[in-house]
This record gives sequence, structure tokens and C-alpha cells, in this order.
Amino acid sequence: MSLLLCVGLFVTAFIGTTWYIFQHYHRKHKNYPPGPIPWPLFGNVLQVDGKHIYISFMEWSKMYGKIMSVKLGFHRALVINDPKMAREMFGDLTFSGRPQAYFVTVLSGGCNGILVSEGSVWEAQRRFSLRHLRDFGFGKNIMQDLIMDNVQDIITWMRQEAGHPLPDLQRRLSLAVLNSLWTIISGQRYSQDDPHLKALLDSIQDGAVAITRHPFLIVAPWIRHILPTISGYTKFQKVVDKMIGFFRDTIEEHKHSMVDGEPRDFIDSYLKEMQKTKDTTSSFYKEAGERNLRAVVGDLFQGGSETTAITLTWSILFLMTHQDAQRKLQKEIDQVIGQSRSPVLKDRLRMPYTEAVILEISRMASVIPLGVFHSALVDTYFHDFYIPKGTWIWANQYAIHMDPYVWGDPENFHPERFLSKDGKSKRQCPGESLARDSLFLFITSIFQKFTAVPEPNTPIPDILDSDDGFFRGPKPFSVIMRERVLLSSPIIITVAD
Ligand code: HEM
Repeated sequence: MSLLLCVGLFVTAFIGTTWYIFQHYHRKHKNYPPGPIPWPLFGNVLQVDGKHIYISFMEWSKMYGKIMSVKLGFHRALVINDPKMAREMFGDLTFSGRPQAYFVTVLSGGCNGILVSEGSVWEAQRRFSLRHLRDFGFGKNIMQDLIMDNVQDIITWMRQEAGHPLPDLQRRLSLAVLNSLWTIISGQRYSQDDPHLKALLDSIQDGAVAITRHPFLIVAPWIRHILPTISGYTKFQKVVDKMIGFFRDTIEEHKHSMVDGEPRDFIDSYLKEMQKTKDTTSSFYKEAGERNLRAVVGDLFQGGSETTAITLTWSILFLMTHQDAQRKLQKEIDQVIGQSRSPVLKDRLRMPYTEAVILEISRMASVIPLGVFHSALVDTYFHDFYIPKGTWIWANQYAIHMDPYVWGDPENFHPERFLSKDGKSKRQCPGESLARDSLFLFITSIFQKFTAVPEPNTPIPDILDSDDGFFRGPKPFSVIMRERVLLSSPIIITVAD
């Protein structure tokens, strides 16, 4: 090696190390929350269990405290492992930003829509969407009918498969949940086997996988310029293009088939709002409007389908492995609903045990174990900790849901613990009531008719273990649904007013 090269390498290493030490020790404010020492370039990413990152954070919080800092590549991030602090922080608009990171901007075609936008765009898009989703059923009786149509498909399918292990349970549930959303957003209802519906689900699932399979694009996006294939960039871009293309095609079809007068669905309403908008700075104006519409449609599908479907799959696993809880649930169903009619949302008021089961399933499932990133909108203080503008913030929902100080015995499935109430935050899930309604109607309808039992001689997965991507799903399991009563006539799903 020539002397010149040696000197060059030495100088580069010296400058790099000095810069790193300066960054880490001197530019860090003395009241910045503590955390593990990050490595150059990749931060703490290589120190966590890549499969269960939230468990690594939970372990670290025992050393560094309920509010701790980590570094994801060059990004500063905080992890909140305490329910009170998380509620307080996310109830404060100062922390209602979203990280404007590379992968976020690619997924939303800029910083558009509801999920990743900020400020006036977020407010306008969220307000418009909630108002117009209500026109097409959100939070109304008609939503119950839409959900029940899809519940009926699941009951029919389970009846066909009764007594045998259920194939593709999670996919079936995903298609059923997605179909209700699809009807509200784009006006059509498909059969469960429809290729269009399947293509939409594939595209949403590929999108979710794309986020988690390529962590380097999240923490070190610059790597795509050097190693586009190895870093996963080429594949990521392909998946994202396909997903955005799907939404673009759906919107184009609407533009061609839309008529004057009443909008047929959410997309029509949005297109009409765009036509009315003359303010060139509005997020509904022309090109900006189209980008936002595509992102909103993506947010609703991505936010609403897999979350609910994975929670339902966990429900079957938890109830299959806790026959006692399943029997109590069925007893309440028999007492309040009986066998002669289908469940209706009004039944919820008289079914505290069922509600407790749903809450306990949601706690133990923690389907979005780290929640969705927030970010600090200004330099600020929180519980005497200094938090610089732009810091990414995770609420470790899994740690909160499994905190022994809060729950006593968090690893046990124990619905009775939920016979009390909880609070709310500001940047909160707009689909919460739809998700709760869906979980109630699916669970009561399924367990009204069937009992879930494990397939004999097949291993049952540990319910505390999971298959993780962006979502936390159960490990594969085999379930047999046994019919509870033999009906000679086909099931009639009637929805009372
Ligand atoms: C079990 C079901 C669900 C779970 C566990 C869930 C969870 C979450 C979480 C943790 C957030 C982040 C809130 C925050 O920023 O602090 C969120 C946001 C969001 N969810 Fe859900 N969700 C569910 C169902 C739904 C449904 C059914 C829809 C739509 C129809 C939906 C649409 C959204 C949207 C658009 C956001 C972004 C809100 C914003 O940034 O202002 N979600 N959800």
C-alpha cells in the first residue's frame, strides 16, 4: 500500500471519528433522554433484535428509563414505554408531526394524505375524509349492513369447511374486511373470489412488507444510490409503483364514469371537491388534489384492512387456546342474542364480557407494536427532557400492553381485567369505531355459530410469540371450526334496526 493511501485512510478515519464523537457527545443537549451509544452511520439499528425490535426497546428501557433515545441511522428517535407519558405526549399537538423520511415520502407520493402529512394539509385532508366517509356509512347503521354482508361470506365459508382445518384463515378475513372498506371508498362490493379484490389485497400486503423488509431504506436511505438492488430499493420502488398504480387506475375509472349530481362513493366526493377548488394553494387543487386523493385512499386501505383482519386472526387463536373464555363468550352471546337472529351493534351495550374479550385480544395482539411514528414539531421540553424539533417518537405499544406494573400478569389472557375504561389522544386512529364495530360483529357472529378447536396432533404456537413485519401477527396455526347447532335451513342474516 502506498504511503499516500495510508495517510489518506488515516486522515479519513481520524476526521470520521472526531466528527462522530462531536455529534454524539457534544451536540447532544445535556437534558436529552438517555439511550444506548449508537454506532457510526447505522446508529443503534444493528444492536436490536430485527424481528422483535419493540422487545429490544422494552429491555433497554429497564436500563435507560421509560423515555429513552435511540438513533436510526442519522435520525434521532425517542421511545416511550410508559402509558401515561405516551397519552400525555400524543395528546399534545407539539408532538403531532410525522417524520418526513425518505420511505414515507415515497409511499405517499410526497407528504400527502392523512397518515404522513402534517399541518394544514393533514387537518384539511383528515377533516374532509372523516366528514365524507360518514356520508357513505362510517359510524352509521348502513355500516353495520356492509360489515354483515362480509360476515355472512365468512360464516358460509366456515360452514363449508366445518370440521376441517381452515385454510388461509387470515387471507379470508383480510378479504372480508377489505371488501367493506372498498364499498365505502369506491362504491363496489365484490365476491370474496373476485380477482380485483385479491389484487388490491396483494398490493396492500406487498406495500406493508416493502416497509419492513428493507430497513436500510428507512435508516440509511442514501444507500440506494450505491447499492440499489442489495439495499432493496429496486424491489421497493416496484412494489410502491404497483400499489400507487392500482389507486391511480381506480381514480381514473371514477373520473370517466362520474356523473353530475350525488356522488356515488368517497372517491366521487373527493373528485367533486377538487372540481370546486379554485384556491391554487389548497391541497385539493388539481395535481396536489390528485396526489392527496391517492394517498388518502392508500391510508384508508392500509390503515383499515390488515389491522382489523390480523386482530381477528389473533381472536380465533386466543379463543381456541382459552376454551374457558370462549365458553363464557358464547354463554353471553346465547343469553343476549340467542340463535334466532344475527348480532347487531346495539347488543354491545348489553355484552360487557364480549367487549372485555375484544379489548384483551387487542391488548395482547398489539398489532402495531410500535404504533405509528410521531415527530416533534418544535424544539421543546417534556418531563424536563429536551426534545429537539424533528425528533422521531415511537410509543412502544407492546411494552405498554405488557407492562407488569399496569396489568399485573400481562402474559395471561384474562378478559375480566377490562371491566373499566381508557382515555384518548389527538392524532388518533380515525378508524377506531369502524374497527371496534367490525371486531364485535365478526366475533359474535362467528362464535354464535361455531366453536374453535385446535386441529388434533398439530402443534399450537406460543401465544406470546409472533410473526412480525410492520404488523404483529400470530404464528401460523391450524384451527377447526365446529358448528354449535345444526340448522336444517341456510343461515339467514337479518340485521335489526
Ligand atoms: C384494529 C384495527 C386498527 C388499529 C389497531 C389501528 C391503529 C392505529 C394507530 C396506532 C394509529 C396511529 C395513531 C397515532 O398517530 O398516534 C392509526 C392511525 C390511523 N388509522 Fe388506524 N387502526 C385500526 C383500524 C383502522 C381503520 C378501520 C381505518 C380506516 C378505515 C384506519 C385508518 C387510520 C388512519 C387514516 C390513520 C392516520 C391518522 C392520522 O395520522 O391522523 N385504522 N391507527
